[in-house]
Amino acid sequence: MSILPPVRKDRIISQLPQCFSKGAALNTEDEFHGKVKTACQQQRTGTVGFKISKVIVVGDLAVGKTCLINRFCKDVFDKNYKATIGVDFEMERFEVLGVPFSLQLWDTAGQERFKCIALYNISRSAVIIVFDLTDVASLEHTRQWLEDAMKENDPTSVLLFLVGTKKDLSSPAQYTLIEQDAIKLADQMKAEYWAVSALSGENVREFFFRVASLTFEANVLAELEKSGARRIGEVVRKYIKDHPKISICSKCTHVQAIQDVDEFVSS
Ligand SMILES: Nc1nc2c(ncn2[C@@H]2O[C@H](COP(=O)(O)OP(=O)(O)OP(=O)(O)O)[C@@H](O)[C@H]2O)c(=O)[nH]1
Ligand SMILES: [Mg+2]
Repeated sequence: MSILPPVRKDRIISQLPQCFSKGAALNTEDEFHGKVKTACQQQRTGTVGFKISKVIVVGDLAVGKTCLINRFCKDVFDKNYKATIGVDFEMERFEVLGVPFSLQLWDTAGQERFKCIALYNISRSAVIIVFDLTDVASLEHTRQWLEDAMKENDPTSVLLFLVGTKKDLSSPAQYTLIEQDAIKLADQMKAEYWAVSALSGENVREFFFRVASLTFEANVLAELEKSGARRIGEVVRKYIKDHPKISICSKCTHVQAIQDVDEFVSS
């Protein structure tokens, strides 16, 4: 018996949400990867449906990290600033292509003294680096956030997003100016760029749907690769077991003798 309530109707994803700007996108495909769609149809997504993927939200003090998460998870906005101490967590459950998928959102503190908590063990997660669209310095500081985040983590295992907040506060002219720099920077970082407003809610849902979808896709592809490697392992083991010139130690199952290596390699 499942103890979890069903996934909310407004957390069901059946199409790949599109990127915000083609100038800085993690992918510009119209649809989910074919292999991912097939795996979901055939219910071959392994452990993905039981996993909780981590999403770490970092960035300077008061850029709007907590408000962004609260707008999406609770559909509220608080204009009073209360600094986050350490780290807070929110869970969001989705259903992507019919498969349950959970994100754990880490709302970290922008204060320098909490930086080590924010960036602890983030490999294999999505990282959202937030800046304030009305504060150029906060955009510049995102380079440092990235550098610190990648010091102890493998950059190839991390999906990166660069998000400008408080879009409602910037004039169109001011926005255009900062957007050019943000897209350039996101492209250099290999991050996907988004601009949002927690106050009005503009792009907030679209953004988190995109994060959930790309994280899901990466997880399914990793799972398929793992099961592919397992299958190759099985074929090799069977080949060795059946080969007349190779004997296997009965105790430890290691190959004991290959009588003709050249033939083994070429056959
Ligand atoms: N107008 C406007 N104000 C915002 C928006 N997002 C956040 N704010 C305001 O900015 C201030 C800081 O927001 P927080 O979300 O608490 O910032 P934070 O990044 O979590 O800050 P730390 O927890 O200290 O790192 C608050 O007063 C919010 O009301 C937005 O989209 N529009
Ligand atoms: Mg906060």
